[in-house]
Amino acid sequence: MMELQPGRIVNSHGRHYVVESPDGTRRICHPRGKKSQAVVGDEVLWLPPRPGQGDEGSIEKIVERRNLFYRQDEIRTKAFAANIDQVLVLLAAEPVFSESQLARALVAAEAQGIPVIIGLNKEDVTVPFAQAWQRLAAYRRLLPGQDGAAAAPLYPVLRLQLDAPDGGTDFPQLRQTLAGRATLVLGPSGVGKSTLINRLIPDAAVQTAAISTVLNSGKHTTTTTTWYWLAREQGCAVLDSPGFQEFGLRHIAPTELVRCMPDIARHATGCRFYNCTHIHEPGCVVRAAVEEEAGPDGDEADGVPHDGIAASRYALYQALFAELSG
Ligand SMILES: Nc1nc2c(ncn2[C@@H]2O[C@H](COP(=O)(O)OP(=O)(O)OP(=O)(O)O)[C@@H](O)[C@H]2O)c(=O)[nH]1
Ligand SMILES: [Zn+2]
Repeated sequence: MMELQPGRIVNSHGRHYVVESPDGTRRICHPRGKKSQAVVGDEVLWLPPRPGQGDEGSIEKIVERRNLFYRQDEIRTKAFAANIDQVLVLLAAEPVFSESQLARALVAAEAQGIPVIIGLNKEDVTVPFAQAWQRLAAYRRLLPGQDGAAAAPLYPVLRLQLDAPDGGTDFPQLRQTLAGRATLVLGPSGVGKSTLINRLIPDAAVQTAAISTVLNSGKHTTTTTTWYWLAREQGCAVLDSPGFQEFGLRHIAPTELVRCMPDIARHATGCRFYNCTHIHEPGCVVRAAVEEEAGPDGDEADGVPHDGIAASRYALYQALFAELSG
């Protein structure tokens, strides 16, 4: 009897999975049976091939996941990765990002309890950068701490210049956040994802080369997520993910949405009706907290915590609630 071996899925292509053993060796495996529901980041138990059966193994079992970061439209579920510690949403001064796509990615992460950091790249393109920074005001602003905690921004937003020698103003902070964690990098095309990966992992090409040759005849394209080690001994990994056009949230119930928008959720406890949807009900504390105007910035720079709900965030809530109810 051959023994089940532990491993982790670090890349995939169709029904071919690259499984890495604890000693770092990598091997192509196929899932047992018809279904192939393993995703990058999964811990698996696999069997080596029987003598004379080639050199590809078979995945026998997927270990229970800590989390699964995915999007879902009407038709299909697209998994980005499993068992991650955090998501880095990378945006840039150019191309101009969609706040709706950003908000959706954040909701999907919150739904799985996965912490998020936002990176804003291309600090050197100053005017568009300033505009993008302003568009992120609702994400940067300090919220008063709850239960005695210190005030903190809704999400950390880091200023980056990934093609510069020092990586930009907050690059040291990014490095710190990455340490010891598995971070999924998510972002639209052209924001600098490859620049980041190549900067962090000079041997990125080497880590994927042997595998890509087998998987897709030598050409490494980001059609699925790839797991890269920054420091294997410290458990520090960065996962490069494929770009996406639309971030579907069909897996989230409309009533679950508020829980996934923490700046809104913090107000959603005192409404008159226990099952308030915060859309039209009288006595809704959420709607009462929405700011009429843009309001004071209250970002981390001025150090003033600011509790109201940004009008743009409530508008996103309304739009998503309607979409998920439809
Ligand atoms: N001005 C400026 N350009 C940058 C910076 N970082 C990356 N770029 C440029 O932005 C462009 C896109 O960078 P990539 O790293 O290829 O972006 P990507 O997100 O991997 O994009 P795809 O390959 O399309 O998925 C390249 O021309 C980079 O040289 C930066 O800090 N400032
Ligand atoms: Zn309400």
